[in-house]
Amino acid sequence: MTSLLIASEVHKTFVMHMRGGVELPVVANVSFSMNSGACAVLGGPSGVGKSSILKMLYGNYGCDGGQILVLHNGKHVDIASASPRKVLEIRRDTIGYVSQFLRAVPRVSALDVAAEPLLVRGVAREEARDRARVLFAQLNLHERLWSLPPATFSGGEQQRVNIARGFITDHPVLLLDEPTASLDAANREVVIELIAAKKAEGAALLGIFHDYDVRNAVADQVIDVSAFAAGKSAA
Ligand SMILES: Nc1ncnc2c1ncn2[C@@H]1O[C@H](COP(=O)(O)OP(=O)(O)OP(=O)(O)O)[C@@H](O)[C@H]1O
Repeated sequence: MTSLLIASEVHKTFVMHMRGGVELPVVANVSFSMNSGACAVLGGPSGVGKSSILKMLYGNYGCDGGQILVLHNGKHVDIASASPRKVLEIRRDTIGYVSQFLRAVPRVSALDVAAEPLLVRGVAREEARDRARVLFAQLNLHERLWSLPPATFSGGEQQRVNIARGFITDHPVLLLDEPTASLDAANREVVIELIAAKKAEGAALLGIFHDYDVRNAVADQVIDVSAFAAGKSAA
């Protein structure tokens, strides 16, 4: 079993600059690894720090301590201390992310939104759009929507565009922030199948799933974030 990402002793404290510098310690000593061919799930109650961990792994939030080593183009790179340019390179080639909400780009069609991560990796436009079409069909996104910008789509339709965008590449590491929150039962099943396919390809996945059925269907390991809760004595 190969570890594609290893978090060790990661800390996060938010500092509320608009509130006189109040400090909000969230997690401390976060340590786990993500293994090839497996899906780990972040568990624990609301507000415990699950999304914050995902955002630190993707480089959206800085870390206040510790290391996040990712196997990137054959070398271990520490995301916690990587330059912004390196973080962008890691996102292009190594770590994919399915956020909870689609960041809709005005006037760009759903097909092009989903195809874009392949374009930036050098895949030809029509080939990238063909792969987006396959995913849209799998995710039951009505064909009349494919050429429209997703800004006016329903929550579930936008989420399916977002899932297609996240699953279209072959990133070895994939982070999933509640990808099934707005989906009906049939489409949740499709996402479970997509996750199983990624695992079979050897990807390492880490997700947040509030839906227990989905979580039970995909999880090889549940990481209880409560174990890393910081600053409880100050509450
Ligand atoms: N950018 C931020 N600035 C200040 N505090 C933040 C920020 N992001 C998160 N927090 C705080 O950090 C704590 C953890 O939030 P986080 O979203 O990581 O929890 P979660 O476990 O994902 O919660 P949920 O299950 O409700 O989505 C919360 O108390 C939240 O208010």
